[in-house]
Amino acid sequence: MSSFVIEASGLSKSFGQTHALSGVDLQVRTGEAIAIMGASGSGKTTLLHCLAGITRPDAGTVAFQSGAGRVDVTALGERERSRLRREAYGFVFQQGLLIPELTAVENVALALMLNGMPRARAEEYGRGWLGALGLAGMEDRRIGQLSGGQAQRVAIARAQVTGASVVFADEPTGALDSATSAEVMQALLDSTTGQGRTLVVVTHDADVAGRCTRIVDMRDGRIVGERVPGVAA
Ligand SMILES: Nc1ncnc2c1ncn2[C@@H]1O[C@H](COP(=O)(O)OP(=O)(O)OP(=O)(O)O)[C@@H](O)[C@H]1O
Repeated sequence: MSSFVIEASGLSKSFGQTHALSGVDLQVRTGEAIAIMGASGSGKTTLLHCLAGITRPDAGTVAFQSGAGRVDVTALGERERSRLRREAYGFVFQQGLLIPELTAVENVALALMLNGMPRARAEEYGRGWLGALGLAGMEDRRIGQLSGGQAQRVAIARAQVTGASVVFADEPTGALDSATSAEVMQALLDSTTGQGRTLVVVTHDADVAGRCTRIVDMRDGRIVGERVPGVAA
């Protein structure tokens, strides 16, 4: 069996005249934390969205490998991709995508309820995850009553409570100061690669990337290099 959880080959994507991705190949290994870096506009978010089945590439394929077999994500319809994202993937974005009117635990439980779990059980699970991420005692606060770092931990809990095998994060620490950013990144790593799961993170932050197991560098829609943090190129 392949040790890759996601295999992308020949990905291209254009928006009008802009070639956001031009022939990208990337294999994401099970259990690794991979950072995607590059200048603004180099195609990082487009690549993340193609890998995660949010955006369909114009050319190329993305395959997802799990215990249930290999799925060609690019061949799936919108409905099936949406189901795959809900059941197998978790997402952490800069703005957290949290619902401000709901409490921390309600935000986390919602991800489970969307997959059919009854509310009481979903909230019990949610409380467990929030506790594990250092938010015990804050479960019943609304998102607006939390600091930026605390809210991002709620987003991390929400991304993972469903047992996602891959978590995709786009600038997850972009709005945080450097100390909080380091803490949030550590929480993200502990709860993903620390448990044998996989993390794909887009970041401008060298400290965030430096905590990953591998960094890929993008320029003009292509992968132009690959590094292991701490090892000179
Ligand atoms: N929905 C869209 N419509 C039109 N152009 C887009 C769209 N999404 C991305 N682009 C363009 O594609 C290119 C790559 O964008 P992308 O967001 O992937 O880059 P990025 O490396 O993530 O940038 P940043 O670091 O600024 O977020 C850019 O030129 C961008 O303007």
